[in-house]
Amino acid sequence: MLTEQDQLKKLVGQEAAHYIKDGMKIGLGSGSTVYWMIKMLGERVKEGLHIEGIPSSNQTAEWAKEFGVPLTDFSKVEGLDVTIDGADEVDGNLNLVKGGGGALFREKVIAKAAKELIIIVDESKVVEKLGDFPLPVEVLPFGWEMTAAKIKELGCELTVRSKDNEVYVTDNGNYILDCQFGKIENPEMLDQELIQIVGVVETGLFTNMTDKVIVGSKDKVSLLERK
Ligand SMILES: O=C(CO)[C@H](O)[C@H](O)COP(=O)(O)O
Repeated sequence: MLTEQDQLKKLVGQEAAHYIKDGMKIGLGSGSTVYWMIKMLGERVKEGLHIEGIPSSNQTAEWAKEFGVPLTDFSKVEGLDVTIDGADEVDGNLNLVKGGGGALFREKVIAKAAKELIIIVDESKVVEKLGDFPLPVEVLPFGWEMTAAKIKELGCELTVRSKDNEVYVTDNGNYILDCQFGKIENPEMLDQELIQIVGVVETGLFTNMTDKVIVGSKDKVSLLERK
């Protein structure tokens, strides 16, 4: 039985799959909303759609295999036509917080590699200002305590992400620091400050990258577009 939020995720995930055209190379994001998009893409592939996807996580790769979506990698393609991904927060300028599922590094790679970035969310993710959701920052394990101390100097509280009482390790073998900055007034500047700290691999701030956001709410699906 799907929750109301999951039903909205399903709705936008299925809707997004219809943006894909024959012959496209697609960046496949991560998370429970993307799951529905991949499932629907699998159905379209069975009906004759020819596409190839690059997954942003091991979980996404597994779903793609399960639903019959062909996969490729960056040694075989030069770029992507479109990337479709979820988000944890979206602001009015279509800046994002991502990484709730820990896949932010590969998600940023596939977002940057694509001609178009489409984000799929339920309405609870749309906010005026980013920052209620703690910002995930992927860091190298070596000396992560030093990296964390430098990040704290930027004005946040942080925790090392854990899972089943162990430190959570990303698909890239790194750690995630969940950083509570409060409302983020200037996401672009914070992203730049964070990325300059030695040991930071990537941040969950995706600024000036999103072209479209498909938002699912109770009575409709709406489209936000880059101004
Ligand atoms: O950034 C992500 C994973 O790193 C996801 O896109 C984000 O967490 C949204 O997930 P969901 O669709 O399950 O709510």
